[in-house]
Amino acid sequence: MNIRAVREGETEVLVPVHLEDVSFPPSQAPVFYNPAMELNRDISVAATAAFVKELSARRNMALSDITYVDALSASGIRGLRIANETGIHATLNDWSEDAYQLIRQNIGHLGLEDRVEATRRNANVLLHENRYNIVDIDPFGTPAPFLAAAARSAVHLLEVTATDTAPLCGAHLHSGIRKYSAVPFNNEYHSEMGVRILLGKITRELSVNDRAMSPLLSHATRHYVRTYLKIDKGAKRTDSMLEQLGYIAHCPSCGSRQAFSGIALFIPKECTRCSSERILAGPLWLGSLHQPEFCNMVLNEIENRNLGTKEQARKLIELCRDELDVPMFYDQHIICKRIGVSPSEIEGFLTALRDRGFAASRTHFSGTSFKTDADIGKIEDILFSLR
Ligand SMILES: C[S@@+](CC[C@H](N)C(=O)[O-])C[C@H]1O[C@@H](n2cnc3c(N)ncnc32)[C@H](O)[C@@H]1O
Repeated sequence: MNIRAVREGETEVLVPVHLEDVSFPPSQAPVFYNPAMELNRDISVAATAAFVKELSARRNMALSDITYVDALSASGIRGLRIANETGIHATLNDWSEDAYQLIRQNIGHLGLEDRVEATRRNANVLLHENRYNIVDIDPFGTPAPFLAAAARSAVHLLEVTATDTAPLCGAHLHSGIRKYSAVPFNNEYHSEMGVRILLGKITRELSVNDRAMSPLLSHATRHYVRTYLKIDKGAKRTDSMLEQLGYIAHCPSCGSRQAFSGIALFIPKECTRCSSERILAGPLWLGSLHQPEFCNMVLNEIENRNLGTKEQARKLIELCRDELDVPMFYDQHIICKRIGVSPSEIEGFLTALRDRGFAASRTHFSGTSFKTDADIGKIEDILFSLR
């Protein structure tokens, strides 16, 4: 395998040489490496650094005693960066012989032998046999086959990427149902649907082990979803986490939506606004997606680090921090098209919502989307009034 050195953040990593043919996908290389995921990795470094600083202070632990596993490492670039740029202990695992050899070479290249180890195991076996303070799952496509083992293994933090956005968002409905044991639907807020279907699945995997999660940060960016979940244990915490699972009833005719949380449910199919038949999605996560204090800690890390995607990362995390934390976002353009008015400039429109006493924010999901506690009827009234 031909290799070359690339630099991301503060870390130089050896990766396979990419063929000149740009149609050659990273997943077809002898060892996977995708330069387009630098933003994801930059945010991972900042989020993990923020988390471990707080964990080491709270538990009086040395950073090098905090254990992290990159269970699906490929070249190891993600775990190598986390070990090198945060100071924690890392296990880099991949079942491919080529990947394992490249990881070993990379550990030597960076001189990290004292606190980074390479393993060549089936990720599920490794996770079932070991506990780690932090578990990171960054697979090809769906993380679903690894979630049961990851939910047992992660003691304090679980980090998950999913790149199978079509099944998650309901564009490939049956695949989504098979992978996530839930029914997504593909509509104007499909990216948030994907985040919440993934979190719903993780919630159910954790609850089997009497473990609970609270999302610290979750984002849907381009073709993937990434989430950082604080893990706690105990039956009571798990029960209250499960109360945040539920369903969304969506009316395709008038655009109204209603969330139903809890386990015992009766969901009327008829839309309360226009009497059309509603579509149901779920079970999915209805709780918060971010903790603003954690987002501030991540922003602080981004500010103080040498990151290739600093500006993009800052903008994304600020939007997450400031996002009204309720399901689901609205898309102004889609509503305007349905009711036949021209869209307004987004900040002016948000001010109009706030002036009428509603909470409102932009979202990280798209430039035309917003979140509010106003219902669709009130939103339409405001859009008509701005004509
Ligand atoms: C998408 S790549 C990982 C990318 C990497 N985390 C990064 O940031 O560049 C997925 C890797 O998982 C490995 N893999 C897939 N299934 C596995 C399993 N069951 N156990 C261990 N490794 C596995 C593949 O060999 C591949 O290298």
